[in-house]
Amino acid sequence: MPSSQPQPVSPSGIVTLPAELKTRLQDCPTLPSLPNVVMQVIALARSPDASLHDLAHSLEQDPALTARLLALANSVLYSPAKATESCVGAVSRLGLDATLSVALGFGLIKGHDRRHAWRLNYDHFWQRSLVSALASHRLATQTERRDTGSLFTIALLQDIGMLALDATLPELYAELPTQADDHSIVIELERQHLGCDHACVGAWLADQWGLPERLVDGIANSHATLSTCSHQNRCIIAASLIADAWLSTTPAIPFADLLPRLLHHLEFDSANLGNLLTALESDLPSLARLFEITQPPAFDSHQALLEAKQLLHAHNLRLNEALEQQRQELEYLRHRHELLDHRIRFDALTGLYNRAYLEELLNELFLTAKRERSALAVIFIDLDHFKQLNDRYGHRLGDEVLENFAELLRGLLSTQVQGGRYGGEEFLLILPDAPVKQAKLVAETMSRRLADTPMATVDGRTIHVTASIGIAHMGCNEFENAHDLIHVADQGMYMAKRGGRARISHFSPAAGKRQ
Ligand SMILES: Nc1nc2c(ncn2[C@@H]2O[C@H](COP(=O)(O)OP(=O)(O)OP(=O)(O)O)[C@@H](O)[C@H]2O)c(=O)[nH]1
Repeated sequence: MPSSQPQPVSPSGIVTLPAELKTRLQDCPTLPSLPNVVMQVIALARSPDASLHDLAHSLEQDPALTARLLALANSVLYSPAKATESCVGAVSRLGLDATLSVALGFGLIKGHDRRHAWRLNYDHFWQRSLVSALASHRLATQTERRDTGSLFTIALLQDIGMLALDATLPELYAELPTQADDHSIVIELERQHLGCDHACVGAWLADQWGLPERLVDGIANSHATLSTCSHQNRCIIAASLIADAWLSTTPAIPFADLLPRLLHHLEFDSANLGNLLTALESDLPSLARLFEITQPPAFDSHQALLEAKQLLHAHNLRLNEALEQQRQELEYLRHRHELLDHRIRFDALTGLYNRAYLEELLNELFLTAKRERSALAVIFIDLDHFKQLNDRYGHRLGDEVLENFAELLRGLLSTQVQGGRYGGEEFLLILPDAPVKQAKLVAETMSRRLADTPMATVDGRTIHVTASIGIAHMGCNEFENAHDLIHVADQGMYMAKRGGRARISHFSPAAGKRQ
């Protein structure tokens, strides 16, 4: 039946166990059992007609149990103004839940025959249960919950499934490391071997005993995590983690892990935890005596919390350093991305849009013009005799001319006139939704400015450049694609070259001639 998944509990509270395991548990003659008095108390607790007197009367049959109830009722946990001396007084002070807890806890500890204990460390087992129960009670009180009694009981009984499993499957816990501080190791081992964990087995056992449904449910869900558990179970789960840290050989480490989680899930800060641990230190000895459990090893909560906070601080520092490093890496990548993005769109020499981006842009504008049946014009500009310029004055001067021409072109750009360097000494302007008259006007303005503006100076002499310009215009959907539009503008530019350069030509493919 191996599976690492926890076995589900049905919404009605009936625990479903893997069939094979259930049979073995039912056949086990040494399962943990409860004395008759306790079984009577459970039955009374379930009965709506039973009074506290009935409960007290039942309990009085067991003088040792009655003595423990009186001790608890008169202990600091209940801060009594006046000591009570009768069982009914103790029961009414403790309430039903706490009475049930003592009866169950004491009945189980006293009734369980340790000769049936195989691999479990019973001292550690009951110490964990007791610290969890006390911590759960304190957490509930500090967070102003009203169900402190039942939380105490659930926390105390949450691991009874381990007793049942240890009695039924003697080899199961043999694989555990001797000092298994971490309860999750136990849970993982059980899930691997049984397909469920001891929370399910414990809930099943509690159900067999006839314990109230809220206790069965609480035990069944005691292995949820702080982030996934119900509000109801949060105190129990947090209390179990506190107990694990308390009993750990290196408590500062689990407490450092626990501090931020308590703050996040229960708004419980380190001062609250300090108070809780101090209260635990003072409550634990009397309660351990009450339940006849070996006193847990001495624990310096102040020192453990101090070390936990130091660990947490060091951990946060490391985290901040790692975060800062990640932020810098991200910044570097963002910068590189921007740079690459710029390179993809822009020409390195002139800073204008490059050919690839101009084609992409024209494509988009072409599709829009087609869809909306609007106009679109392309102006193709080629600087004249540029080779001569390079040959005569050098490549660097050629570059300077290209940069200055780009500056001149930039002066014409707007949302209505977009453009860039198409390649070499060729430039392109794109005019969305513009009539041909508008395109001609822009081309003429550019030519005039070019004639008026020297593009370089050599030995005090200014150098002027001219350009041959071709215009293509789509007015009524007559082009197939954007490339055809560039091709026609290019043809117009060649006609201008053939016509003697330094001129503008509007080539109409429909007429097949210059206009
Ligand atoms: N300095 C410089 N020259 C370039 C650059 N890109 C292309 N050229 C040069 O531009 C020149 C273009 O020459 P051609 O295609 O013969 O054109 P042209 O000399 O302008 O002659 P026409 O177009 O017929 O007027 C070539 O010599 C290219 O090397 C550049 O980035 N910088």
